[in-house]
Amino acid sequence: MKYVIGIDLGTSAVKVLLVNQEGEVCKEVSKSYPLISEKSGYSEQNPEEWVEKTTAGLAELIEHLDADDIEGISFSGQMHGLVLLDQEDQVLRNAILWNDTRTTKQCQEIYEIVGKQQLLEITKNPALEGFTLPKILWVKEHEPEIFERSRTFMLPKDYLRFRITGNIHMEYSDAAGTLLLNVAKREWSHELLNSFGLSPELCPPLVESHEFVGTVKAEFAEETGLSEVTKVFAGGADNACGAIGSGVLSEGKTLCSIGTSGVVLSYEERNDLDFEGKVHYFNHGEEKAYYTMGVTLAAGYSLSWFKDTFAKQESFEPFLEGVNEVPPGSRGLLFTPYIVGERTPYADANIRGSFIGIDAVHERKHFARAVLEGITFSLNESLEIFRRNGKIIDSIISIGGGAKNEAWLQMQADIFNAKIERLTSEQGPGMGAAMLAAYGCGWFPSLKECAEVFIQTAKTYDPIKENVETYQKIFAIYQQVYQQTKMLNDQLSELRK
Ligand SMILES: Nc1ncnc2c1ncn2[C@@H]1O[C@H](COP(=O)(O)OP(=O)(O)O)[C@@H](O)[C@H]1O
Ligand SMILES: O=C(CO)[C@@H](O)[C@H](O)COP(=O)(O)O
Repeated sequence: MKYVIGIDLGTSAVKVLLVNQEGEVCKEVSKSYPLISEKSGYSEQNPEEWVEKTTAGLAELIEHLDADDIEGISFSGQMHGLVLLDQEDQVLRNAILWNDTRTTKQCQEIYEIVGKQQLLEITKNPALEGFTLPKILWVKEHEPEIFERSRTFMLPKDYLRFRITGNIHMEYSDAAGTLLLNVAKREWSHELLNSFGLSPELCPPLVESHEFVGTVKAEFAEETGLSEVTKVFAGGADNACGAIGSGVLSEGKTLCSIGTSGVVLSYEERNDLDFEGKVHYFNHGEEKAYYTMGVTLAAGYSLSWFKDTFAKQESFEPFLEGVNEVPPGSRGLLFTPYIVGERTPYADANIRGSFIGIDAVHERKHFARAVLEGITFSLNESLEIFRRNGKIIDSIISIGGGAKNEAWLQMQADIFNAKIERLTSEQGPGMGAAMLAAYGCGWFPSLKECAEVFIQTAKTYDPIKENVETYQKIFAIYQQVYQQTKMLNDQLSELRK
């Protein structure tokens, strides 16, 4: 039997999947690593941790296999994180991650220098704290000696791939989240690079997600047990790979992914639609395709924060056991998941979360249900934007850690008022990476044909009319919380420092 490996370099862990030619996940290994947060709003990781944990994960994954049976490897990666390399390709500082919000000032500067309209025309996206360009500008301003020594910037999974192959590349789906790519023309924007005094040499050569970019270096092969002839393919941004791994490869398909962040994503054939920057508009991992997406910054993270703060020793299953006993609406308790700020629809790094309506009757299970509902309401705001723009969304594929819980899947059906599909593997991004390797190896003539073999629906959840009606009323209240708590949070922000 021949295999491919999908490496999903996530925010909380790297997950490596061994997939056979029928698309079955034969083995998976996960290795976690910490976030480094020196101050409120800061979020960094040491790139060496990614390399070490991936090395250990791969060694464990293939320990009883013949390495020659592994034909290809590809990647899915947390987006936007800035890795800076010097002239000798050494990492200059910790990576600044997608959920780091220190760059509000740099985002304002981007608008002052190029204007919002021009930025949208070139990159199709607004200036958001999480994107890579503001992080480069932050380093330029606050760490000029590091900026001066920077010769190349990379994104997390591109750096990991560089350590495996020795070759430097970036692919379109991740480059789209840097705010330096002309998304429709699929080239680095020299106009933007010039405007910010950045050398074009900082930007790696661009490749397609399924493109062959090298083989495994001798040193890495020795450490992991991989073969030096195994082919390596570029890979994609985690959300592009999540879409591939869920079969979101044609117009009309919609995905909800609840990982650390949460996204609602829709396939786009065209690159000339105008969402006025209200949702992200990126290159897909499939050639010449695109997707639009709304992002909840702390989706799964809100739940893991809540669990770790109040019941660290419990795992998710027992922790969430009581939520089904609580009626929709959590008996008047409402949560907003803005615990690290928000992106869609409120691009606001300063807003923070709230529990509204705490009553003496509420027990822990009410709080747990309210957290799940609040995360899902936030994702529903992105769906509303799509629906207001004329998209018909009556069926959604749900993946990520959030698709592991039955009660949450039913809640998604009721709040989104759409049929929810759970797949046999909820590992969308890792599966998408494996599919890019399978397609790159020539196992299938297209990603769509690969999806027909690799992806199966395990269960569907239909909206329950009564719950839909209840949630519509509560959602209208939820939508008022942002405006009504914005000023309070601005006043409290000083105390967070
Ligand atoms: N059994 C579970 N039930 C509900 N939610 C879960 C469960 N396990 C994990 N999660 C949620 O999924 C999130 C992690 O999802 P994952 O897709 O693994 O994240 P990432 O790729 O960002 O590292 C956690 O933060 C948690 O909120
Ligand atoms: O910033 C974004 C997308 O714009 C995030 O989706 C990151 O790509 C990280 O995702 P997860 O670790 O939550 O999967």
